[in-house]
Amino acid sequence: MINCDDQDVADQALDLFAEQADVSEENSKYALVGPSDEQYEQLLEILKNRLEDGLGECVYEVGIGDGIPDGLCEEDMAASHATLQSLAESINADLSLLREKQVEEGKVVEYLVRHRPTEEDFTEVRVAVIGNVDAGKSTLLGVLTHGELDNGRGFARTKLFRHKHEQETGRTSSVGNDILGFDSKGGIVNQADAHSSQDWKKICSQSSKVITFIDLAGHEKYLKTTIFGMTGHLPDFGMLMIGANAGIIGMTKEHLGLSLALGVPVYVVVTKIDMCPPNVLEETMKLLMKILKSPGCRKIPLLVSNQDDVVVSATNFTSERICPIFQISNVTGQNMDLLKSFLNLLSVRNNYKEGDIAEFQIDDTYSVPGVGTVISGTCMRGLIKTNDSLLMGPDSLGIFKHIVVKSIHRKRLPVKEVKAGQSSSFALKKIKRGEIRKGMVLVSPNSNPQGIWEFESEIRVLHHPTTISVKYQAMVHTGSIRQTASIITMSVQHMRTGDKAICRFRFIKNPEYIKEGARMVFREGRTKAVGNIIKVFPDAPAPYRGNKRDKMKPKYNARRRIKSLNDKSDSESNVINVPSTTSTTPSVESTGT
Ligand SMILES: Nc1nc2c(ncn2[C@@H]2O[C@H](COP(=O)(O)OP(=O)(O)OP(=O)(O)O)[C@@H](O)[C@H]2O)c(=O)[nH]1
Repeated sequence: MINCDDQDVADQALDLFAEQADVSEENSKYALVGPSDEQYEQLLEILKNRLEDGLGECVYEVGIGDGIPDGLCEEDMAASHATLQSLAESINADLSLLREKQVEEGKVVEYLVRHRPTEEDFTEVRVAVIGNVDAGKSTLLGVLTHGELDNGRGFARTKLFRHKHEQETGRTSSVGNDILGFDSKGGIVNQADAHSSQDWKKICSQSSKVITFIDLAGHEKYLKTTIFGMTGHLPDFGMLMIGANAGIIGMTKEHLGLSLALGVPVYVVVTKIDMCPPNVLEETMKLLMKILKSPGCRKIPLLVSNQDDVVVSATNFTSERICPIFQISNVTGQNMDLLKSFLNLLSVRNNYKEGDIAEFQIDDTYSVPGVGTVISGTCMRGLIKTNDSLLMGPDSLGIFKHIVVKSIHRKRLPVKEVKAGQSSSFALKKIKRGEIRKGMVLVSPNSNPQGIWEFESEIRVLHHPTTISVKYQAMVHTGSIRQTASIITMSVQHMRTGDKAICRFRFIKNPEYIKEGARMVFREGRTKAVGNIIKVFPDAPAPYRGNKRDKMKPKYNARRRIKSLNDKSDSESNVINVPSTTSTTPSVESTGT
């Protein structure tokens, strides 16, 4: 039934219903007003598919479509709402109003349709919290996840610190996690109490979506840990925090450059606007816009100041180009609702594809009394279930060992399976903690994994005080791997800040499970280079570590290896040429890093 004051529009709609084939009726702005049984079923099918594509949620616009002017009158809007509500209800989902717009023909309304939480399953979005020391990172997380405002003297952050020295100095030193749960209606599930493991269980079981904040240290001293957090914890997004009064100082540009290099989309939160004079805030914003738009960043900054901006920025944020900016106060709570609403709408970037081979990256190990060895990490691909038999490795000899997953926990909640893009911990059967190393992986037995000693990467030097040449050693970070590697060949003689080259690396201690296409950071002290792994060499020899008296076997000799590789590349084509085309690794020098 179309009950509309505007007879023309109603007639148009009826004509449309009469003319068009069944399927196209879902595109009519009247589709939800009074659907027949058949149309209802089709609408239901469409909604189901959209929820499946959106991993349990989608934004549904009511009052648009079919080429006639947008907008529905009050009555039609109410009827559409009732239909959408009933459709959602029938597939165990809820509606929440995102925004409404007045247009000539009436109203256009956007709803978030989201599945209700099911036992053991929730969508997880990982956000790495970066920015200079004292920007208010831990404080904001305290405010968001515990629901209490700060007092400006470090009250909110005390709920997050894990170490005694952190409590004393107020400085984050380790990679910390906290969670913020949203229910199917977009409401926050977290309560204002300390988060024991019981609370995490409660939050996860009541949430349709859980935001995991990876709180990274802002001080330069802890840069290694921060890089590990960015590479190893597979963040979907980066939240770059800037203190309004301090401005873009210290590690701010460094962290921004790191997220650009690793391809993690970033949004900016400018804090402390309660205590910042307007002219200082203006200066900070001007500089921030300039840096974001600079050729090194090539971002489109978008200052979020109302609900409209929130929906636009969140629904378009999967692209690395857009950079939403929030101005908030942890003390007065100003604009906190906009930030929460944005977080509610963030969607997962790394998602599961059916049929993918299982791959899990280990980033920590524990010995739990009564349980045994427990590993934590992130499922990079595929699906892992309890009692699955997988290969774990490589060990120092490049060997992968069979293991069985005894139980799985996601955010301290026992579950039966874990999918790509989700972090979790596994209790393993019959394995000692000492046999496991951070950076090892669990993979499906039919994937034939190999431990790699040597790989080639196209890298760009972000900073180096002098020059980098063959035999230079530094720490390679890729995924949860951190190991010193040495450059054994280079496509150029020397590299300075800003230079690009193809380098062949060799791990010093252990072979690693690495794959072509992975991003990497190469650093030592203030020296930093970023790049992409373009080739792995599974046949490169392992160093000889046998019995010293066994003189028959040839020893691995680094000097001889470098020489043979250099001779080989000389005889083949002199030097490997670096492609002159643009690299995927962005330049950060122009941001001043
Ligand atoms: N007035 C005011 N003070 C704030 C605000 N946000 C944080 N603070 C204060 O700023 C100080 C530093 O905040 P932290 O959260 O410890 O900063 P951080 O970025 O986590 O620092 P690291 O953990 O060392 O990296 C604390 O004393 C907070 O109370 C704000 O919005 N307004």
